[in-house]
Amino acid sequence: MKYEDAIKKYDPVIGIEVHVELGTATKMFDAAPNTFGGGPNTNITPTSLGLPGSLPVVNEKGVEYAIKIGLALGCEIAETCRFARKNYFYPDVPKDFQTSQSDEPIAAEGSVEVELEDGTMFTIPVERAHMEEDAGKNTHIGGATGRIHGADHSLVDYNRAGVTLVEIVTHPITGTGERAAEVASTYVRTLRDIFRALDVSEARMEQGNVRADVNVSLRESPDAPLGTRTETKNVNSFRSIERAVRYEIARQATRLEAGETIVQETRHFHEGTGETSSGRPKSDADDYRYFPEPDLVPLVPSREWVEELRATLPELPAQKRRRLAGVWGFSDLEMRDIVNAGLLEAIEETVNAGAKPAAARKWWTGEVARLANQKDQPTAELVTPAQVAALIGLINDGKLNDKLAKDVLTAVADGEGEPAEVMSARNLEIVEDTGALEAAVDEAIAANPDVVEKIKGGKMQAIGALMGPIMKATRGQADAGKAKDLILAKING
Ligand SMILES: Nc1ncnc2c1ncn2[C@@H]1O[C@H](COP(=O)(O)OP(=O)(O)OP(=O)(O)O)[C@@H](O)[C@H]1O
Ligand SMILES: [Mg+2]
Ligand SMILES: [Mg+2]
Repeated sequence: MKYEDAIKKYDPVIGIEVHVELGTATKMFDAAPNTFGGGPNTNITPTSLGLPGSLPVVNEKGVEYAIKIGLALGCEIAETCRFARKNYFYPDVPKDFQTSQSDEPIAAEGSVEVELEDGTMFTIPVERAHMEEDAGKNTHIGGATGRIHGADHSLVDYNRAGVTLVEIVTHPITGTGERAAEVASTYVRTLRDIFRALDVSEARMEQGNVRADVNVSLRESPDAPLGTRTETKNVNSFRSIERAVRYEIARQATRLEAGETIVQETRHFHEGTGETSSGRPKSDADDYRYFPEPDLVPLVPSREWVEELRATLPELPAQKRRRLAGVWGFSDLEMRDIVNAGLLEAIEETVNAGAKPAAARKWWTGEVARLANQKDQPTAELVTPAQVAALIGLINDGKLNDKLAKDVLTAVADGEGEPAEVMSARNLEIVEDTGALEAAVDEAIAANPDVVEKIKGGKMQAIGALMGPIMKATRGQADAGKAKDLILAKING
């Protein structure tokens, strides 16, 4: 069944689990450095490997970051919580269990407001945010790719084992209808922005700092009980999240139409084809034999600490957007365009550097965005907010008009220097020198007697015919208003 038909016939329900790697200096339960990359099995200690005699110690920064995330999502922070062993046998966990939290997470029951590109809002109910450690990385060589069975041999890198993670789990998200895929990706994007605002993670999707497990089920109607879900694991780009949801909706609908049932299982998403494929069956009763981690004492975050952290929470992206819209006087639509283009921070910094909001918006969403598109480079790599503010300053001082400013901007983006330097070096400044302007006007008048006659006869539009040669002679640097005044003064004596 095609996606378009599936989404008309069935009501999709989604559930998202987001794993975020925290930017702590060391791992969650040991002193190994928490850094990306490095040679295989170099960022490890006996505790990362769970060697006999090693003991875990909770990373205080990790707890602080988890509390901040919980608070930012409007969760209750537990008065007391515990770590648990999630037991499973796979070579990515050297201890045969992952230290996680089960029925006593540090944060529970919050929500996240998500705004789609067209302004439609959804409230995503958050069930929990809990602390855990990441697993290591397996690479299966030879045989069927991605399968441990059939591979000739497997390699394991424990650098990531023990890395500080927080997992945020939503309740089943209903009522999204045909917007399900967009809601899923926008929710993860919103979380990414929150992590960055909180400064708890670099939150780089492409480095796997943020990964989403995407659960999808279908039901006949919004009143029907929830259908059986599949869980597509470790999807790590916004676009892939959308594609995975759409694919699953179409795939599940096809099965249901054929009278088949949905198997509750994990699935893998394939970038190349946009398809998901079956992983392993996984029932809700899957027995991880959770039990309290005996090597760690219960964690009791003091209320003073929690309130201290609450008081230092930065302004979150959604609040900031609302506040700036008010201060700048932009419409909802203008604000959304700015946010969707990822230009909010740049414009804010440009305004902080002295530019008027309207001018900052005009240059970033206009010429800078055009150049970025042309060069296929992010706007942030082309010019800095300070440079755009300087450019706007030169326009306000009457040294540049818009056309000249565009030339200056292009040169700045090409790395030729700061706006004022480029303007002087390329001699782009508006001709202030009335002598040069006058000479150009005289020349144009002398060369076009017929036009002059028309102007004398009252045909003011004819002035335009003189502006071309004047602009040419001054290389576009003439102030058009001044040139016109001069022409009239000379002709009418
Ligand atoms: N019928 C359903 N349709 C869609 N989503 C569902 C459905 N039932 C549960 N979910 C969602 O699936 C997710 C389950 O995540 P959770 O972490 O609780 O369990 P899990 O996936 O079994 O465990 P693990 O952390 O080991 O992957 C939640 O976001 C939940 O809201
Ligand atoms: Mg989970
Ligand atoms: Mg899961």
